[in-house]
Amino acid sequence: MSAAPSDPTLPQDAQGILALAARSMFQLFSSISQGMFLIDRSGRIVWVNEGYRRFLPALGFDSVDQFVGHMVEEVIPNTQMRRVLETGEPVLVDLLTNKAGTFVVSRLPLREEHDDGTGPVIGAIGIVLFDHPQTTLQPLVAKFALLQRDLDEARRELASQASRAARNGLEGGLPRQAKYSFASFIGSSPAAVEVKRHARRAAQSTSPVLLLGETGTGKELLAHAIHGASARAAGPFVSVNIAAVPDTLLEAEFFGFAPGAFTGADRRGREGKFKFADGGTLFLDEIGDMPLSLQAKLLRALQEGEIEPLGSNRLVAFDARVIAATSRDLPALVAQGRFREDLYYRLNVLPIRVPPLRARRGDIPALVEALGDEVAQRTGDAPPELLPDALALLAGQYWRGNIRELRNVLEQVAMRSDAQRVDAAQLTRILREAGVGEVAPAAAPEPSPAQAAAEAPGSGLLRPLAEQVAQLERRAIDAAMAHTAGNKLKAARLLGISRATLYGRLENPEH
Ligand SMILES: Nc1ncnc2c1ncn2[C@@H]1O[C@H](COP(=O)(O)OP(=O)(O)OP(=O)(O)O)[C@@H](O)[C@H]1O
Repeated sequence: MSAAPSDPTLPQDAQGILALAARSMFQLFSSISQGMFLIDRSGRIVWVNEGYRRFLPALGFDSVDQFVGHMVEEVIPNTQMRRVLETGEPVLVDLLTNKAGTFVVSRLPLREEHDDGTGPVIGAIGIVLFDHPQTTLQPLVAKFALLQRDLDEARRELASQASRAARNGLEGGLPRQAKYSFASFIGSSPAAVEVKRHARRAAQSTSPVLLLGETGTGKELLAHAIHGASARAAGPFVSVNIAAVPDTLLEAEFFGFAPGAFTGADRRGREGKFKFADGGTLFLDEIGDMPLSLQAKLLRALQEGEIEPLGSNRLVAFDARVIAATSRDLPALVAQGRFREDLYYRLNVLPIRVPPLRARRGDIPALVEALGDEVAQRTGDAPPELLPDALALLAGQYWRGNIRELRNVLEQVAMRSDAQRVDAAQLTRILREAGVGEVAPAAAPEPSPAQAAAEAPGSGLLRPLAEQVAQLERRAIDAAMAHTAGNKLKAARLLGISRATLYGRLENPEH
C-alpha cells in the first residue's frame, strides 16, 4: 500500500507538527476567547491580548502599562493563577468573580519544552472563556449562586458557634442553644414590632407555635428567639428541616431507632430529635413538607407526649415544646388532603405571621446597616455605605427571597464595588453583573376586584360561589380556632354556630 501524498504545507517531522499545532491552538484560543494573558514564572503579567484589554477599565486601569509588568494578584482580584504556577496543574473551567464581573475562566501552565511535557513550569496562560456567564451559562451560575449562599450560611453558623464556644470556654461549639434573640430581629416598622410582640407572648406560653411566612423572612430566627426567651431557654434547641431529610429517614430522625431496627442501622441504635430536645424546644422547619404517613405519628407523639423509636415496640416519654414553621399555605394543603387537619389544629395554637420584607420596607435601611456590618466583618473590609438613591432602589424591589436575598445583594456590593459609597447607578450595575439584577421591582398596586377577576379567573372572583363561600368559611373557622387556641366550644360561640356544626365542618371541610 502506498503512503498518502503528504501535504507540502505541513512540517515533515513530528516536532514540527506539534509546534505548529501549539501555535495555531494558541491563536485560536486568543481569537475565540474573550481575553487572554500570560504570566511568567514569578507571577508577573508579561502579555495581554486585545480582547483582554477591554476588561482593564472595569479592573480599575486606564492603560495597559498599569497592568502588564505587575504581579497577577495585584491587578486581578481573587485570581487563582498563582496556584497553577505552584502546582503545575491546569484548571480547565472555573468561575472567577471580582469587581469586573463574573467570568468563566481556564488556567493552563506553561512548561519548558521537554519531550514528555514534564518540563518545569515557566509561566501560565489565563483565558477568559465567557464573560457575562449569567446569561450564557445561566443554569450553572444559578446553581453556583445557590451553593455559594448555602456555604456562606454554613460558615456564618460555624463562626457564631465557634465564638459562642469560645465565650463558654468549650470546644466544638454548642449547636443546641438559641442562636438568636429578639434583638437579632432587626426592624422597628409596625409590622416588625407586631410580629415581635406576638413572638414574645408566645415565649411566655407552653403551647405549640406555628410560624408562617415566605422564605427568608426570619422564621427560624424567631424560633430561636422564642426558645431563648422561654422558660426552657436553658434546655436544648433542636431543629429539623423536614424538607431536607429524605422521607424514608424522617421517622428515624424524629423518633430514633432501636438497635438493629433495620438493615444498615447502627447496631447501638440512636435517639431521635424528639429525645434530643427533651427539656427544650423542637423546631420543625418546613412542616408543610411532612409526608402524610408520618403526620399521624407526629400527631400521636404531640398528643401523648410519647414516642416509639423505630423497631423498639416501646413508648418513651419526651418533654419538648414544638415550634413549627412553613412557607406553604397549610389550610390549602389541608383542603387538598395533603396535610392532616387534626395535626394542623394541633400545631396552629399560636400562629404567627412573619411579614415579607416588602411589607416592611421602612426597615430596609436598618437591615442594610446591620447586614452590611455582618458581611464586612467576614470579609474584613469596611461596610459599604449605600447612598439614599441606592436605598430607595432597594426599597422598591419585590424581594422574593426576603432578608436572605437582601443579604446576598449586600454581599455582591461588598465584593464588587470599589467605592466606599454606592449610589443607585453603581448598585444597578452591580446587581446586573451579579446576575441578581432581576430582583423584581415592586409589584404594581393591588388590582381592582374587576381586574383581578379578569386576570386570574382561577383564583379570582369568577369561580363557583359555593367554592368561594366554603373558602371564606374555612378561613373564618381557622381564625376562630387560632384565636381560641383550639377550644372548639369557644370558637363555635365566636362564630355564632353550634358546637355540632363546628365539629361537622372540621370533620368534613367540604360539608
Ligand atoms: N429581621 C431580621 N433581622 C436580621 N436578620 C434577619 C431578620 N430576618 C431574617 N434575618 C436573617 O435572614 C436569614 C434568613 O432568615 P431565616 O432562616 O430565619 O428565614 P426563614 O423564614 O426561616 O427562611 P426559610 O423558610 O427559607 O427557612 C438568616 O440569616 C437570618 O439571620
